[in-house]
Amino acid sequence: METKNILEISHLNREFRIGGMILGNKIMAVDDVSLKMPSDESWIMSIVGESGSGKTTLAKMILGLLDISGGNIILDGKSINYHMKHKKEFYRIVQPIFQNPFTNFSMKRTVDCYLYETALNMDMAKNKDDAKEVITDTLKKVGLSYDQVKNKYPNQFSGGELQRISIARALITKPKIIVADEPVAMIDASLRMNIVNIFKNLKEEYGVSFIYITHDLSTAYYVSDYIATMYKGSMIEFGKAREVLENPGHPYTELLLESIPKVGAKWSGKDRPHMEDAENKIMNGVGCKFAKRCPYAKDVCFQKSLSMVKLNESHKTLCIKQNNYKVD
Ligand SMILES: Nc1ncnc2c1ncn2[C@@H]1O[C@H](COP(=O)(O)OP(=O)(O)OP(=O)(O)O)[C@@H](O)[C@H]1O
Repeated sequence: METKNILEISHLNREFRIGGMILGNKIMAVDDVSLKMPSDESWIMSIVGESGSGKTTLAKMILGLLDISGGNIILDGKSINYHMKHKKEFYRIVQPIFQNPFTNFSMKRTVDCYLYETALNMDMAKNKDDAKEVITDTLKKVGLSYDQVKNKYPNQFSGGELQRISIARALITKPKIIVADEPVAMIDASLRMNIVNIFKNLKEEYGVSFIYITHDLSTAYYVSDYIATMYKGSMIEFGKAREVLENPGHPYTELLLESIPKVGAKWSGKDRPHMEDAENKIMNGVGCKFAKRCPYAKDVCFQKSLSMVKLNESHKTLCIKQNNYKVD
């Protein structure tokens, strides 16, 4: 029997044009990304990669916030085009959490207004009393009580608390997947684990799956069931977290792993792999984008188009070294 997938991404592309129509260039922010995530288990899949590798662009397409240039995204068996016409249904499958919780809420409104609005507008409650129950329940899931939140403005909370309220808001529709784009980036390093532990708990207790986009390698490796590495728009490795960590299939993932396990480690300063914008331009799709920096590169890596090499059923990489430099 074929496995059911909650998320299927196939040959997904997103181009951006930078500069003018004549002298400008195209950037392939997401370049032929394919991925399948199962529906019969809940999971946390981290997407890691340096700045500009396409993580946010990918997240926005999954959330329906950005049009796709090519390929498809299928969520719970239906394509993103269908979902864009059935938004209420869509928001019961996927919900976002963003980097800066303070931008989610107006400073002039109390945060509980947002929670009531979501519960009522998304038909998760028939009336205000019902909504209060739903809100109390979701706040409990993130370690907060209704009284802690009632009648309070965003500036009465810390960044960590407000992020927990954002998570509660996302949970109101009982989504199957939460896409969290850099959810701990603005939060004090000492409190980051609290947030990722909430993800872990929501996964284990309530079956919510997470796409966790992060620069914070230490939390990614702590919390992930699966890891995807992005490099210049391509997904260059995907696999079960343990396998990727113990046996990285791509030299770029190896490079990233060298920079952990420092708590709160980021790609910055001299640790950050060098990337010129020019390198990100479309290179006629030929050769490996990492070849110039790769210690194992051979001529063939510059000359041939690559496709994913399977290391096993759940671990694949865009590196032909793993295939003894043979191209299919
Ligand atoms: N609206 C846009 N117009 C033009 N180029 C864009 C746009 N959005 C993203 N890009 C480009 O697409 C590429 C991928 O950007 P994206 O923000 O998805 O990367 P990222 O991995 O999320 O980076 P970061 O970790 O810094 O958020 C980058 O080269 C970026 O400059």
